[in-house]
Amino acid sequence: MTTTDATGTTRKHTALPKAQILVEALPWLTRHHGKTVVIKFGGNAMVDEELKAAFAQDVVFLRHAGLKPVVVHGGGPQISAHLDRLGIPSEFKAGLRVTTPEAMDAVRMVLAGQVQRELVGLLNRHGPLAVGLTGEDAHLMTAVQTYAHVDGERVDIGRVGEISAIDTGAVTALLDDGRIPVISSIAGGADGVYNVNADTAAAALAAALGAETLMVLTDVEGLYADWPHSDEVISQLTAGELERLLPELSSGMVPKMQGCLHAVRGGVNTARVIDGRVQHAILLEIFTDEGIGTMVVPDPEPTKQEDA
Ligand SMILES: Nc1ncnc2c1ncn2[C@@H]1O[C@H](COP(=O)(O)OP(=O)(O)O)[C@@H](O)[C@H]1O
Ligand SMILES: CC(=O)N[C@@H](CCC(=O)OP(=O)(O)O)C(=O)O
Repeated sequence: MTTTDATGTTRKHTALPKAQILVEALPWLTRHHGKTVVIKFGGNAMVDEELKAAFAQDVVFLRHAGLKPVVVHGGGPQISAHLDRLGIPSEFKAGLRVTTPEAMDAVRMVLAGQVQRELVGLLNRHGPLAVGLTGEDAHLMTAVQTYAHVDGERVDIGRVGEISAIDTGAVTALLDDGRIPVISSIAGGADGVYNVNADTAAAALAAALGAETLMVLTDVEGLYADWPHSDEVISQLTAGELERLLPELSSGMVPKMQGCLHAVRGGVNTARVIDGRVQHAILLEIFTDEGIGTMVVPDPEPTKQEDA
């Protein structure tokens, strides 16, 4: 098509790049409309002010595009920095913090009183949307003590919990009201509060909510095939393939990938680990044809022949 303006200049119109981006998003908007997306924001992806602001924009964008985003946040580096100021050393076993009762107080204070407040504030710059909760609120997450498994041995790591029950009532009420729940990864237990790894909490919540997607933002491009020797990212793997890989994984990737497996086996369509250092990583992942990072998908249905 051509147009001629008042000066007699004729211009030929081609599809504008900006319009193309919007058009590319259309099938994804249709596919994800009304679906719940649980987004885990890791403490390592939270270090840069611009990134945090872009994260908030993305989450609010999802909400206005008709999705139901739920944020579960970590804050490992922020907890470690606070413990350091108190003169308490940080120690991890199999990716989990050794949590003394004294450290537990600090975990609760930093996650619920500092990190969560900051995220809620960033989201609410865009409107009255975000409401902060911890797993202790309205029995959202209940935990029992868990242990680390190091070289086949069970190690006591203090007040670290694994989730034993989830009551999604408070979260679904907020979602139905158009709000964005922002959840700190601590849980109530029969004998007090527990420190729950944020990846574990996000995955359990995604499964309990029947979410379509679990999206884990971190500080690497995705799951590296042969870390730390290579930076080749595994772009997609099935739950079964991940299960076979799990014993080889180390440090923070252990709870992250265990969580992805738990979510997909629990009915979540896809669990993705993406690079939170990339601005607008969430929008790129949800609304463009080129996914980034690592995607875990359910095992393929067995064929009739395999059934027999
Ligand atoms: N196979 C792997 N692929 C990618 N990262 C790995 C792998 N194994 C261990 N890691 C480590 O896991 C870290 C991510 O976990 P973690 O530090 O707990 O992040 P977050 O704060 O986002 O939860 C990476 O920065 C990397 O050092
Ligand atoms: C048991 C356990 O390890 N809990 C974590 C909770 C925070 C978290 O998971 O933060 P990231 O997502 O930033 O790693 C911790 O104390 O560091």
